Amino acid sequence: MNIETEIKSILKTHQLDIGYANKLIAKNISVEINTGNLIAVIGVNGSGKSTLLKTLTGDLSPKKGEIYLQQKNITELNTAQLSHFISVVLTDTQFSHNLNVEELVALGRQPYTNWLGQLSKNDKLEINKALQLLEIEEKSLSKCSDLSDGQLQKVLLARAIAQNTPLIFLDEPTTHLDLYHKIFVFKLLKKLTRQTEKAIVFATHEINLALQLCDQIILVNKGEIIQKTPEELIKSNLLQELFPKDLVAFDASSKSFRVL
Ligand SMILES: Nc1ncnc2c1ncn2[C@@H]1O[C@H](COP(=O)(O)OP(=O)(O)OP(=O)(O)O)[C@@H](O)[C@H]1O
Repeated sequence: MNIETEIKSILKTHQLDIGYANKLIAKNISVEINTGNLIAVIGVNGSGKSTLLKTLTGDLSPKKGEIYLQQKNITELNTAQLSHFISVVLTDTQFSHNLNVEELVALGRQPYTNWLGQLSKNDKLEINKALQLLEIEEKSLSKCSDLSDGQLQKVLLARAIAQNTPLIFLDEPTTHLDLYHKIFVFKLLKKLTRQTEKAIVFATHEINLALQLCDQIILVNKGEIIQKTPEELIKSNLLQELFPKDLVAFDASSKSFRVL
C-alpha cells in the first residue's frame, strides 16, 4: 500500500454520550471515520441521527466523552480551526437564492479568505476544481433560485468540496429527489470519496441504497449506536428488528426491505 492510499483515521469518539439538557439520546458511542470512506447514518424517525451529526460536527456539546479529529480533541479547536477539518451540508441550509452558483461555491472558501473576503488565485482554482468535479461548470453563472433540487444539491456539495476539508457531513442529502437522482447523488458521493480521499458521512432514510453503496453504516437504534460494514449489518439481524413487523420486513437474501 503506498502513502497516497493509506487509510487514516480522521475522527474517533471515546465513550461519547449524546443528547439534550434533560434527554439522553445514546450513550457510550464508539465510532471511527477513516479517509476515503462513504458512511451512512441510518435509523427510524426521531432515533437521533441529526443529534449524532450535530455532536460530531461540534454544533452540539457531548453530554459525556470525547471526539478526536486527527488526534486533536474537538473541544480544543475554535470555529475557524474546525472549519478546516469539517464541512457541513444541511438540506435546509439558508442562503440567498440571488447568489449565482459560483458565488455560492465561493462561500466554501470563507475559512481561507482574508478579512476583506477577497478570493486569491488559489481560492479561484479550488472553486473551479469543485465546479468541475461536480460537473456544474456550465451552470456557474445561473442563479441558485433557477436550479432544480438535484442541481442545488450538487452546488451545495461543490461548496463543501471547495472548503477542502478531510471530512464532509450531510444531513439527508437526497430528500426531495426522485429515485434516479437519489442514486445519482449516492454514486456521486462514492465517487468523491474515491477521487479525493475525503470521508463523507450522511444521514439517510434510503437504507437499501446505503447497504449497496456505502463502506460503513452507523445504525442509531433505541439509544444504541453501532458501526458496521453493510455485510456485517445484514448478517447481524439488527435490520430485521428495526421497524414494527406489521408492514415491512428485511430480506437478507435480497439485502433489501420489502412491503408485507
Ligand atoms: N433541541 C432539542 N431539544 C430536545 N430534544 C430534541 C431537540 N432536537 C431533537 N430532539 C429530540 O431528540 C430525538 C432525536 O431527534 P433527531 O432529530 O436527532 O432524530 P432523527 O433520527 O434525525 O429524526 P428524523 O429521521 O425524523 O429526522 C427526538 O426525540 C427529538 O424530539
